[in-house]
Amino acid sequence: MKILVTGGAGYIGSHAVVELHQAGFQPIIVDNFSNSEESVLAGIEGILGTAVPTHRIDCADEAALRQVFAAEPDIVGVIHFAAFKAVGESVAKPLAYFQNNVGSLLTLLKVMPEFGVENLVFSSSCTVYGIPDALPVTEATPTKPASSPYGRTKQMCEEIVHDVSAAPDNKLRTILLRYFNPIGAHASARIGELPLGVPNNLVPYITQTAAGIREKLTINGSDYDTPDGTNVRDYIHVVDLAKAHVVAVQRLLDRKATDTVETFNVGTGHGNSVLEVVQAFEQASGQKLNYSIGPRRPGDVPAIYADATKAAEVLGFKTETSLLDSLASSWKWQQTLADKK
Ligand SMILES: NC(=O)c1ccc[n+]([C@@H]2O[C@H](COP(=O)([O-])OP(=O)(O)OC[C@H]3O[C@@H](n4cnc5c(N)ncnc54)[C@H](O)[C@@H]3O)[C@@H](O)[C@H]2O)c1
Ligand SMILES: O=c1ccn([C@@H]2O[C@H](COP(=O)(O)OP(=O)(O)O[C@H]3O[C@H](CO)[C@H](O)[C@H](O)[C@H]3O)[C@@H](O)[C@H]2O)c(=O)[nH]1
Repeated sequence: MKILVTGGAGYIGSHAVVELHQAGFQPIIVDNFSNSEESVLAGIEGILGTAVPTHRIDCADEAALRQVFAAEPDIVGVIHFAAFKAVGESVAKPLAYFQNNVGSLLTLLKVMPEFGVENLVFSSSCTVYGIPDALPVTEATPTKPASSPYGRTKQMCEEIVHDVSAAPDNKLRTILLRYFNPIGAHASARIGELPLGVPNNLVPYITQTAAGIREKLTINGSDYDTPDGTNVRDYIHVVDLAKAHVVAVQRLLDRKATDTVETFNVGTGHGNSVLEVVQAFEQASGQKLNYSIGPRRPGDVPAIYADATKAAEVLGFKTETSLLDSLASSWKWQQTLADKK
């Protein structure tokens, strides 16, 4: 069964493509390579032993997307990863974020019914919760104003899906997956995260520091109201996250969804502080990390982690990889990247 994977050459999408294939689906990648490299396709092929059909188009290009659906008959569902994701960049280039993130979803929602495709899994984010009043956050926790245009695109996309699904002639069924913080790489170290330039995210910054590419990690504040003063996040291994997509697609295809739109947190259910991540990395890699404490980063949520009960009870989804193993896979991937250079 064919599943269209927009953004399938990206960090999370590439791991989802692998898991989908290994679960017996035929993933079809759509990507414009705006934030990924062609080498990812070789990595996927290396793992699967076969190439995955790939269409190099912009998902917001209606005519091009239509051609993909026409060229790939019998697509039964779509997983929509394609989006811009850099929080800071979204402040500098809000229009580009609304155009790409909202625009690509709108195009998809327009074209899917033309080809009778009714099943959608959408990449949302825990950023929709803003700064929550209580932890952990459940799917019923009210969303708060987003701290960036990026976050707002995710909130808007969720609302668009709800509105489209409420139309009288609607046939669309959607699972909104709210990811917490994906980290790590495939065990084969053939695919992983490929940050362009200086990484914004914690774990690639850590691995690049340990590899000598960056001089030191600056921890963004240690005066938060958290156990050790540093921010708390829910770090989920990217392969675990990828597997959640397989389960979600299967649920839609089995017609088990109880609502036209279902929402799930996808996290481990545990919060770890930045300092805990640094210490776990040192343990997992055997490397001492050069770091210092710096000022707070504007817009950072002090602490957030998932209540993962709904995904466990309804989807039967549970994460399998520990923080230590996740960080070990990040380190292995970083070393593979260094070997390639
Ligand atoms: N990585 C995270 O921390 C995180 C957390 C929560 C949610 N998400 C969401 O998950 C999704 C995937 O994130 P990721 O980390 O894999 O990002 P990524 O940038 O690695 O992957 C996105 C992929 O989509 C492609 N793309 C972007 N716009 C496109 C377009 N208009 N047409 C075709 N291809 C396009 C990019 O080239 C890239 O390969 C995104 O929607 C992101 O917002 C990510
Ligand atoms: O050099 C760094 C980088 C990060 N951090 C800290 O590490 C934690 C994690 O930061 P990330 O940037 O890796 O992750 P965020 O939680 O800030 O944001 C990520 O997860 C969000 C959802 O929680 C959004 O989806 C967003 O797109 C994605 O970048 C934060 O406390 C951050 O301040 C540092 O201390 N130093």
